[in-house]
Amino acid sequence: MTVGRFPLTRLRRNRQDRFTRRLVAESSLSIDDLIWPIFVMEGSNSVTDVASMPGVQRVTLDRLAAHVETAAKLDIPALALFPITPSEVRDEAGTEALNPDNLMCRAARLLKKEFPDMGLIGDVALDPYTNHGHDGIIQDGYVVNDKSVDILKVQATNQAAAGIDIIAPSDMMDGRIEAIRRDLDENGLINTRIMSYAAKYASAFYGPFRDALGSGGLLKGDKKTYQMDPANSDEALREVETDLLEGADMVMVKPGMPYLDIIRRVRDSFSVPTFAYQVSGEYAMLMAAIQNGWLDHERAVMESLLAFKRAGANGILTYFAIEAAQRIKAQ
Ligand SMILES: NCc1[nH]cc(CCC(=O)O)c1CC(=O)O
Ligand SMILES: [Mg+2]
Repeated sequence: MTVGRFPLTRLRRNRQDRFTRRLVAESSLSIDDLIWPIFVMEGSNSVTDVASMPGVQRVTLDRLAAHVETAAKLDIPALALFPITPSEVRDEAGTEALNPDNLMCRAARLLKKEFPDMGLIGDVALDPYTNHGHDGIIQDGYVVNDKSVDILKVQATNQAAAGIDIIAPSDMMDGRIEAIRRDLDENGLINTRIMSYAAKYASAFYGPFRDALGSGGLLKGDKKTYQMDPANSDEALREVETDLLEGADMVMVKPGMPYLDIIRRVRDSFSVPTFAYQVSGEYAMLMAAIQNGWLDHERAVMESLLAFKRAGANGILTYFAIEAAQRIKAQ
């Protein structure tokens, strides 16, 4: 790269007005980049706030269509669905995950019918269904891999059969992508896509999400024996590579903002569709500062999202999806 010398070169020339800044911008955020995570709960005619995520709500199925209508009108391409399972339905083995009529599957059927063009992403992991809050099943105090995978693949196929377009395994068991791919294929679901949460870290930033699900208080210990160590970066590339070899169509890095370096490495190394999850704790952190008047709402949110694009993400799962789409549209 050739860098001119001052005063022949003045890098500020290209920054002096809006039209030039627009012409030289290296990345941009569009509505096409947004995935909106939503929380669905049992019951009827009810919408509740998630205390640690101001502006985020849980909705009952009968309110879901109205909730999603906003996203559909803004032409947001896809939703990520998260079911809230009442504690009396949770058990040691996460049995409800295998119920083809569980909340997730009912939500998927309803949404596919009401909004056939909206992409539906289904999280696959056992934590919404276990009474210990872990993503797999536990034997002798350890989340066992292969037996968990045997359950997860059925959970995934049930979701796909109910109308989920993109299976998103967030459990971090080894080998689950291949097991899920084969199970989907054996059931004729060859076009169901898999967006693997390939590099998912054992992070403090999932706290508010676990509040939203009601799994926070249940969780015994931590998820460090399956989710990645925040110290590691080379390992993320191995995780992504294995998932791609096992048939993942798209990969995800999670959390987002503290892991922009991982997004960049994944994108540069594999050139595959790469997504970032701006997780609940990132949302909570920004909203807390915004509500205190310490950060400018619009600028802080839009900058945080653009940063993902600059880092190489093709799209972003974000609780800000609706407001970001509204702001993009208003530009
Ligand atoms: N496997 C479940 C799952 N799927 C998405 C999130 C977190 C999302 C967020 O914090 O917004 C989690 C929590 C966890 O792994 O404990
Ligand atoms: Mg893996």
